[in-house]
Amino acid sequence: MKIAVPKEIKNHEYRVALTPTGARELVGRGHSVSVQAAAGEGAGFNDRDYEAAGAKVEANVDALWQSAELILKVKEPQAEEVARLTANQTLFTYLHLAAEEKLTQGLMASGATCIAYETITDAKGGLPLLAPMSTVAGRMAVQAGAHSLEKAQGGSGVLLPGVPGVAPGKVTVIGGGVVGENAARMALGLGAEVTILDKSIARLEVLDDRYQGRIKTVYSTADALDQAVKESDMIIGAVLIPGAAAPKLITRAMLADMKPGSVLVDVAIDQGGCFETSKPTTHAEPTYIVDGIVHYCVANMPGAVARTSTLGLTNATLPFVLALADKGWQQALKDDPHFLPGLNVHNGQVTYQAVADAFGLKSIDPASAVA
Ligand SMILES: NC(=O)C1=CN([C@@H]2O[C@H](COP(=O)(O)OP(=O)(O)OC[C@H]3O[C@@H](n4cnc5c(N)ncnc54)[C@H](O)[C@@H]3O)[C@@H](O)[C@H]2O)C=CC1
Ligand SMILES: CC(=O)C(=O)O
Ligand SMILES: [Mg+2]
Repeated sequence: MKIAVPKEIKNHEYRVALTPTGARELVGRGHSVSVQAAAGEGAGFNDRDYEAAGAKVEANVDALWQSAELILKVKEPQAEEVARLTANQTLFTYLHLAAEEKLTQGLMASGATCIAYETITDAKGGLPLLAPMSTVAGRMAVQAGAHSLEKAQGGSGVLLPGVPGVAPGKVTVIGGGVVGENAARMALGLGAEVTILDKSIARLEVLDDRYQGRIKTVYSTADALDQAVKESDMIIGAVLIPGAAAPKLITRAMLADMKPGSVLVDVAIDQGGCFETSKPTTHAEPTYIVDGIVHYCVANMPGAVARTSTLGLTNATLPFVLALADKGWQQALKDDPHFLPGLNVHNGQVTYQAVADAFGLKSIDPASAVA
C-alpha cells in the first residue's frame, strides 16, 4: 500500500504520525512509505532517519498527497488538507468531529474514508489511541495551570504547594479518567489539595483505592460543581462522552463565584470544551481572561512536548497502521470490533452516531460500510 505522512500544519504542532521505527516495519512488509521533508524534525527525527528506514522523503506536498492510498496524521485535517483529500483515500488521525461541523461537512464532501484515533476502543472499555495523549495532556494541565496562576499571567498569585505556614492551593479535576487521574497525580505531587469529581462511582472507587484518601473523590452534581467553583484555585476540565460534544458544566454565571485570578484549564476543549466560556486557543497564545478568570484551552497540548508525545502516540497507533496497510481498511475494521468504531466518515456519510447527533445528521452503521 502507498502510505503518506504529511508534516503537521496546525499551530505549534510538532508531532509526526509515524517514526522511522514505524516506517521500517511498514517497508519490511512490502509497503511504500513517503514522508514529507522535515515532517519528523519537531519530534527529533530527521529525513535521513526515515531514508535509512526505507521511506522516501518527499519535498513536494502535492505529490505526497496525490500518490497516497493511506494518509497518516496526528491532528484533524486543516482546511487546506481537507481540500486535498479524495474519495479513494483513507485518513487515519485524531478527528474530534463532534466539535467541528465544518470539518465534518468537508470530510463528507471529500468522499474519503476517515478513521479517528479517539473513538477506537479496547476490551477494557478504554480508548487506547486517546489514552497516551490524555496521559500527556493530564500531566501538562497542572504545569500550564500553575504557570497561569502567576500574577504576570493574570492569575491570583497562588503557589500550588504553599509554603510552611501557608496552606496549599486547591485543585479540582472534573472527570477522573485518563486526563483527570494524571492531572490529579501531578497536582498531588506538587503538594496541592486535590479533589476529583466524576459521574462514575466505579471510577471514583478505583481512584479512592489507588490514592488511599490523598485525593478526595466527590460524585459530580450541580451542588458539587457550585462548591468546587467557590473553593478552587484551579479547575481542570477532563470529562469525556466518547465521540460526543462535551457537556458544559461551568457556566459563565458561575465564574462570578470564583476567586479572582483563579484558573480554568479545559483539556476537553478538543471535544468542544466543558466550560461555557471556553474557546480553543493555541500554544502561541494559550490563555485569555473572562470575568477575571484565566482560561487555558489549548486543543493540542501534547504537540508542545512532541518528542515524548510522538513516541507515546505511535507506540499505540502502529499496530492499527500495520493492520490498515496489510489488509486494507475494510478488512482491518471487519476483523476487529474495537477498530470498527474508529470509522467516523465514509463515502460522504457519517458512521459515528454521536457525531451525527451533534449536527442533526443521519449516520449509518459502520458495520454496513465494511460488509
Ligand atoms: N486538549 C488536548 O490537547 C487533549 C485533550 N484530550 C481530551 O481530554 C478529554 C478527556 O479524555 P480522557 O481522560 O482520555 O477520557 P476518559 O474517558 O478516560 O475520562 C473521561 C471521564 O469523564 C467522566 N465524565 C463524563 N461525563 C461527566 C460529567 N458530566 N461529570 C463528571 N465526569 C464526567 C467519565 O466518567 C470518565 O471517567 C477528552 O475530550 C479528550 O479528547 C485528550 C488529550 C489531549
Ligand atoms: C487528543 C488530541 O487531540 C491531541 O493529542 O492533540
Ligand atoms: Mg480540534
